Formats: sequence, C-alpha cells, structure tokens
Amino acid sequence: MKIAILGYGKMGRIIEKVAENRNHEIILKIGSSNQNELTTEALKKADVVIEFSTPDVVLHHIHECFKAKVPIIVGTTGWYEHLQAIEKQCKETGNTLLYASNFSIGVNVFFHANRLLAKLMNNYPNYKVHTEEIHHTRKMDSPSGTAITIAEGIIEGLNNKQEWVNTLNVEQIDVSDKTIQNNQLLIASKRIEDVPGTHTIQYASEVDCIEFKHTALNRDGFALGTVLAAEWVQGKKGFYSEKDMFNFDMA
Ligand SMILES: NC(=O)C1=CN([C@@H]2O[C@H](COP(=O)(O)OP(=O)(O)OC[C@H]3O[C@@H](n4cnc5c(N)ncnc54)[C@H](OP(=O)(O)O)[C@@H]3O)[C@@H](O)[C@H]2O)C=CC1
Ligand SMILES: O=C(O)C1=N[C@H](C(=O)O)C[C@H](O)C1
Repeated sequence: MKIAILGYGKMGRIIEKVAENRNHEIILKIGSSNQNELTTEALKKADVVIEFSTPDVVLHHIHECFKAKVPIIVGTTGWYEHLQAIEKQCKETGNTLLYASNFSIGVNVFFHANRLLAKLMNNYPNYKVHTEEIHHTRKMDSPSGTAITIAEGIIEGLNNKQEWVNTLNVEQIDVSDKTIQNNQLLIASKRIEDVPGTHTIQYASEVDCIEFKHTALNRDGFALGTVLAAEWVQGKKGFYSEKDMFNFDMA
C-alpha cells in the first residue's frame, strides 16, 4: 500500500518503520514544518492516510482526506466531542474513516475484558470502581483517549454509573471523596516522565481489591495495530472504530 503519514512525531516515526517492514511504501510525511506540502493532489496518490498529530489539527487533516476521498486512520486523541459531526460528514460524502483511542492489540483485548468485567460487577455493588491512567509529561490531552474508552465500557456495564469525571496529578486518590457523586466514575490522570501508557481499573471493597491493568512497555504495539488497521480498511467504505476491527463477539 502507498501510505501518507500526517503528524510525524513519536508515533509517525515508529509507524513508518513498522509499515516499511510490512512492505508498504510511505509516499508522504507531513509535520508542522512542511504543512504546505499537504495538498489534495498529494493525498490522492495514497491508498490510505495515517493521522497521529495533535487535537488542534486533526479535524483539518480529516477534512483534507475527505476532500481527496482517501481513507483515513485516526490515532490522535482529544477531539472526540466532534465524533458525531465527523461521522455524519464521512457518511454523507461517501468517505472512509477508522478511529481508535488505542490501536494496540493488548489494549483492545483489555477493552473487551473491561466490558465483560463491568457487567459481572453490576451484581456486586459494594465494590467501588475507579480508573487510573499514567502517561508521559508531553501528553496534551487528559484524560487519555484510552481511559475514556475504558470509562465508556464501565458506564455501559454498570447501572449505577452515568458519567466520568477527571482529576489530573492528584497524588492520593480518595474514592470516597464527597465531591465525586455515586453516579460518577473517576478517571485519575497522572503525568510521569517517559511513561508510554498505563491504564488500571480498580474495584475495591472493604475486604479486598480487584485490580486490572494494562502496561505499554513501548509504542511498538500502538504502531503495529495502526498498520493492521490501515490494511483492514482497504476496500471498505464508511465510519469505523476499533470495535469493528477487533471483533471479539465470540468471547
Ligand atoms: N490511538 C493510538 O493507538 C495512539 C494514539 N496516540 C495519540 O496520537 C497523537 C500523537 O502522539 P505522538 O506521536 O506521541 O505525539 P508527538 O507530539 O510526538 O507528535 C505529534 C506530531 O504532530 C505534528 N504536528 C503538529 N502540528 C501539525 C500540523 N499542523 N501538521 C502536521 N503535523 C503537525 C508535530 O510536529 P512538530 O513536532 O513539528 O511540532 C508532531 O510531530 C496524540 O493525540 C496521542 O494521544 C498516541 C499513541 C497511540
Ligand atoms: O499520548 C500518548 O502517548 C498516548 N495516547 C493515547 C491515549 O490518549 O489513550 C494512547 C496511548 O495510551 C498513548
């Protein structure tokens, strides 16, 4: 496949290596210093675009891909308040977009197990749930997109949780904090130098504690999942998320 990479930072660079190892060709790389090279003509030469930039440019990149009618894989997080509008535009213009807060295979297994666990824990209301995410200090958004997907899975499964709330860099988490209402799920975000991404779900009772954790050891898993997504989307039309790509219905 001919691939264009929009956002050539930590992820863009690793994706380039993984894609080339899988015999794909990178025909365009756009960072903030060569934005002027991002033209409809250049994009049209790609079979697929892979987008890992920042929350403030991702929408511009999506619109450029829609204009060029080239399928786009979106890894950037921090823009999900626009999801419904983008889905509508994607479908109305006959385009293809696949987004995921996390493309790692391990995290997607974790997402699925989280949804199953939340349904099970619905029967045990004496366990108080909260989630935690830790990322490097250069991360622009909080909570992480992955933590939002996890929170949505818990809210879907647990009858008594309706929305998530976020704290950033609060050292000691007090789950009985009176400012957090019973129908709210806490996502505690922490920023620690160089951490690629760690997500924990904790169900705590008075007598024990269940902890469920995913630790990314580096960024290679995110990159491999992204290239697999670019391969998966070939020949497909429409608006997709990681749930369509990782089909765990048999479990
Ligand atoms: N879905 C997933 O699996 C994963 C998602 N992510 C998400 O991906 C995004 C990127 O992460 P990461 O690579 O670590 O971040 P980086 O900050 O390393 O890279 C972002 C890149 O975007 C570039 N950029 C900024 N403005 C523009 C512009 N106008 N046009 C083109 N490029 C631009 C920056 O260029 P410059 O350096 O020149 O400023 C930078 O290289 C984040 O939102 C992160 O949360 C990360 C990992 C996995
Ligand atoms: O910014 C990052 O680094 C990451 N961002 C994604 C997120 O917001 O969930 C995925 C991964 O955890 C790394």
